[in-house]
Amino acid sequence: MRACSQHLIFVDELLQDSFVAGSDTSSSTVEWAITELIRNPRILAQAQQEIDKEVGKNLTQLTYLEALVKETLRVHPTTPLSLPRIASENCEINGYFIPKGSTLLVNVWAIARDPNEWADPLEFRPERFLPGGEKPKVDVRGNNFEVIPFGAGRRICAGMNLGIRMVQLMTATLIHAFNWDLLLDNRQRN
Ligand code: HEM
Repeated sequence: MRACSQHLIFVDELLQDSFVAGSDTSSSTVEWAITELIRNPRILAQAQQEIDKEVGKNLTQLTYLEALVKETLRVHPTTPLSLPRIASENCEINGYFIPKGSTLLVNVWAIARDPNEWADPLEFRPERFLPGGEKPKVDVRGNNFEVIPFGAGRRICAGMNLGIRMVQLMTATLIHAFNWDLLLDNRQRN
């Protein structure tokens, strides 16, 4: 009986963690994707064109949409300082001594805007992830350290695949069904 109730508490906490970690992160990424599309009508038109052509087929064929979601996660990571982690032992990173027990924050926001890694890092430009762009083979799944919106390593986001799929699906639905525009003529970057 005791093991059973402990198990239930564990499942309850896991579900609660998953809802907290899984809902605001995904929805705020979609909000940013739509914000950038409103500011960049050319990119919106291109993404709509692709969905019009491919709709009804597999989402994996929507390469421009995929690049658009990657770019949104690069410029607007939902957890800019990732999640706090604690050093389990003394270590040294790039000449800095990190004592055991220190709380560590990884600034994924700054990493993804590093001008040594990204051309015009503040520009919203999905093409950088396409063939012919500067980072055609870079993904956001913890394999390329210059953009790690889901973290990396053993404690990488547990809901990453679901999160990416949800953001792609919601963004595609919103731009397939509606045109988006600013009320005032306030397109800063066009
Ligand atoms: C766009 C969507 C999402 C983003 C950007 C995101 C981002 C992150 C980040 C940065 C971490 C910390 C990783 C690290 O410390 O290295 C994390 C952890 C986590 N995420 Fe997500 N997440 C998203 C969606 C989700 C979803 C949909 C779920 C579950 C349904 C989820 C569940 C979790 C859990 C349980 C952890 C803790 C993993 C651990 O400590 O082992 N996330 N997420």
